[in-house]
Amino acid sequence: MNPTGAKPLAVSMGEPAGIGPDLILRLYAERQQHGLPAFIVYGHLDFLRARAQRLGLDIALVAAAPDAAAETFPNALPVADIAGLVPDKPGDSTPLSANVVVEAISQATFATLRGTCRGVVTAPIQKSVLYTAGFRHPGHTEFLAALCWPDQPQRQSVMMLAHDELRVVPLTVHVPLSSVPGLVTAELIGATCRTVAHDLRTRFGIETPRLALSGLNPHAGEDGSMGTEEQRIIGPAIVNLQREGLDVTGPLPADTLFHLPRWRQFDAVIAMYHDQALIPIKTVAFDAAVNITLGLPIVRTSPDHGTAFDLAGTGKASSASMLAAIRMAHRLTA
Ligand SMILES: NC(=O)C1=CN([C@@H]2O[C@H](COP(=O)(O)OP(=O)(O)OC[C@H]3O[C@@H](n4cnc5c(N)ncnc54)[C@H](O)[C@@H]3O)[C@@H](O)[C@H]2O)C=CC1
Ligand SMILES: NCC(=O)COP(=O)(O)O
Repeated sequence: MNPTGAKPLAVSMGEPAGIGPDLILRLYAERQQHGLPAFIVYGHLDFLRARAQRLGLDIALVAAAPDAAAETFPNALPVADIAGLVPDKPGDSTPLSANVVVEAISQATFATLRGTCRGVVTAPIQKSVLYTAGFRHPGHTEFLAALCWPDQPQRQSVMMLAHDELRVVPLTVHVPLSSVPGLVTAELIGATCRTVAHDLRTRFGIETPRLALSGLNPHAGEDGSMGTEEQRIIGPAIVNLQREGLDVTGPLPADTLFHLPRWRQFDAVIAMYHDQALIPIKTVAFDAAVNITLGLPIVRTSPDHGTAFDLAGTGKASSASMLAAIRMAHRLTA
């Protein structure tokens, strides 16, 4: 049940009105079938008990400290209980629960930084609700960087979504589309590609990662007639990275780069903005792709989907991506 030793994975509960808690509880109920490693949930114990009951899951949940979690896991789901107001209302979120949601991520991260847990798996958050409550980070990716490097605000983490040998990285992430062109800089391209190459080497064992960069404009600018970012910024940034010894190709037209035979020629594709990167991977592997944060001193994974309010509390949501996220965190920390 806990094949790699005593340390559990730290799983943050995510948005209580969403499907994250459902998936965690269901996977715990199916832990033997899936051969899951031990994990501890950071969240609200009474809420999780109420959700388990709503879903008809016959499981025990118990308050536990992370260093006792692996021992507890075979018999009861260990929960690092966080005090707060968390009603069991699927699909009906409230900013009043935001403190518990954010604290769950923080405590799971700190337990991992301390070495009490092996890695962090996050269930989805409802970003808009957290913003209403004053959360000032675009998402987990940036929040985790702030937690890991509180004194180095310039340090950046990188979002990667992965499924088997298909991997994609959005260069810019949770920003309005109108601000993307101004954010596509040689500095950001350089830093992102170095982080991706480094983590593919050190965490994924790919000795010489093959990276491809998409263009920003249709047909990668069509020699400057449909936009000039490729010639002015992306192309020169690639040449610089090649001089550093990185295997980087591009800028390539984004519309054909994700044709599977082409995509598979690279260990990761760096696309210029969120949807350019996430649409292809969610189209080919919505059920099984995993969101992995690169550049951190710890491992963090997450399912590729969001809170799916329409499915919360119904038991109908697929647990495949959450299962893949747990397995990926397990593999990366084994
Ligand atoms: N890692 C995270 O914390 C993430 C959070 N989000 C947040 O989730 C919220 C809702 O985002 P949406 O764009 O609506 O995306 P969503 O992924 O929550 O839902 C999109 C569609 O996919 C379906 N779906 C999602 N997960 C499913 C599953 N496991 N099984 C079956 N069907 C599933 C939903 O029912 C819905 O029809 C937003 O606040 C967004 O920011 C989105 C992605 C990741
Ligand atoms: N669209 C991906 C997403 O929203 C996940 O963001 P994060 O919370 O993992 O930073």
